[in-house]
Amino acid sequence: MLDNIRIVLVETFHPGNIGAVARAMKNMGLSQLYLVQPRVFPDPEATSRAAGAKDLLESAQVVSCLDEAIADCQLIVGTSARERTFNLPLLDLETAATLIHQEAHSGQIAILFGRETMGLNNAEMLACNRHLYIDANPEYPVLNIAQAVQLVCYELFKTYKTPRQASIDETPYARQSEMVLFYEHLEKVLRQTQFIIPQHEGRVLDKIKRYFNRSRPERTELSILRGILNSVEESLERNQRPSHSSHSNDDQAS
Ligand SMILES: C[S@@+](CC[C@H](N)C(=O)[O-])C[C@H]1O[C@@H](n2cnc3c(N)ncnc32)[C@H](O)[C@@H]1O
Repeated sequence: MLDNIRIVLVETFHPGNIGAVARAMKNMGLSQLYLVQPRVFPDPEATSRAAGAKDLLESAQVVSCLDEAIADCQLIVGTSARERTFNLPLLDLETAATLIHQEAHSGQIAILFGRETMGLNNAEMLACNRHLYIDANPEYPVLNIAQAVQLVCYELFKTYKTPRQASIDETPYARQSEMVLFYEHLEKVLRQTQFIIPQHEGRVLDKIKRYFNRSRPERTELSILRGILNSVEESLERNQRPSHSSHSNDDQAS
């Protein structure tokens, strides 16, 4: 189950932090490390801070964008010390570990950690289904990234060893790559119907994404939504085609 959980570090600045994250993960039995555009990697500082977890650094997946790291995931949890900024369902450590435990039996889960300086940006949090906030001193709740990873992995390890809730969720939720295709399709149709017009784009697409990421459609529900979009497109096409009957009326008139 822990093998289906990946830790994703986005644009980590200090290689020493990457090493410390690898060590924190291995201590708690996690092994899937994804690095989105790390500033420097590999690096001797990362290797030295990883200590006995060098194997995790060697097997780490280095990718060029966040989408690559999460495409096959069904649950994406963004971590941030900014407690109320993102308008996503907020989880504490215990609740997050229980949810992840329930789903990791049947699908891939990603937990995202942001840059040391500015965390995850709005677009990255928009790709998430849930926001995990580690409860801390409200006057200074910002943990070092490796310490944040340590706490999350510890909670996952504890839940794995003694599950608080026996029920396993095997709902086939849509994967991130399927959601991306759906958003592209939806945007295309909303432009065709002129629900979105270039002069007044507003933030409707972001709001729609947040809504769907929050509600997490199942794969079958997503294919119904895609079917609805296809039918709208077909109907638009039919209405744009010159109709057959008006031709024959013209013929009769002449
Ligand atoms: C040093 S913090 C980044 C702080 C950044 N100034 C910000 O405002 O988000 C690096 C990362 O550690 C994680 N982190 C730190 N404290 C956290 C907390 N209390 N709850 C959840 N994640 C936290 C987040 O992933 C964060 O992006």
